[in-house]
Amino acid sequence: MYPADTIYFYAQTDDWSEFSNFAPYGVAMDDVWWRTVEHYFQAQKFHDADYRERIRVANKPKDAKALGMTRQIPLRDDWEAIKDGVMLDAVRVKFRTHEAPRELLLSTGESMIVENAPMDSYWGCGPDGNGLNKLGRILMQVRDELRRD
Ligand SMILES: Nc1nc(O)c(N)c(N[C@@H]2O[C@H](COP(=O)(O)O)[C@@H](O)[C@H]2O)n1
Repeated sequence: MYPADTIYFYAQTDDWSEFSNFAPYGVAMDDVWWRTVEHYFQAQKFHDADYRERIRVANKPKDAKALGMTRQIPLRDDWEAIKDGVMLDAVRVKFRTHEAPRELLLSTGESMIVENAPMDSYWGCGPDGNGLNKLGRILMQVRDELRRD
């Protein structure tokens, strides 16, 4: 489905791991520091400020993600409508803040970038490769924006 020169990323032990939201590149958003994009993204699901802070101080991105997966704290009503924008904003800040992932992203030319997430057909390509790959698309959009700067 994807061209031969497609760049796949996912685990922190694999090539191109800098593109993952789990990579250790923090972002300043809403006047505070978030250890990773994943911390910020997961926290934005909730109106509950105490719970958002609990996610913000989570040790690892996998802990932030686990906290964000709970449905015991209500999700904000508009989450489905705003989540793509939340992700785009945070990914933009990450690549504008940190030179190493920015240079790596710019080095990818026009290659397709795909989050090779086997269980995620929204942000990644999913188990059959036919997922929406929204995170890969956002990365390619940010790459275009950085080139235009
Ligand atoms: N490393 C990693 N592990 C997973 O299990 C994943 N699903 C992902 N993908 C990332 O998960 C975030 C989306 O979470 P929601 O399902 O919307 O809560 C997003 O950062 C994906 O890139 N990565």
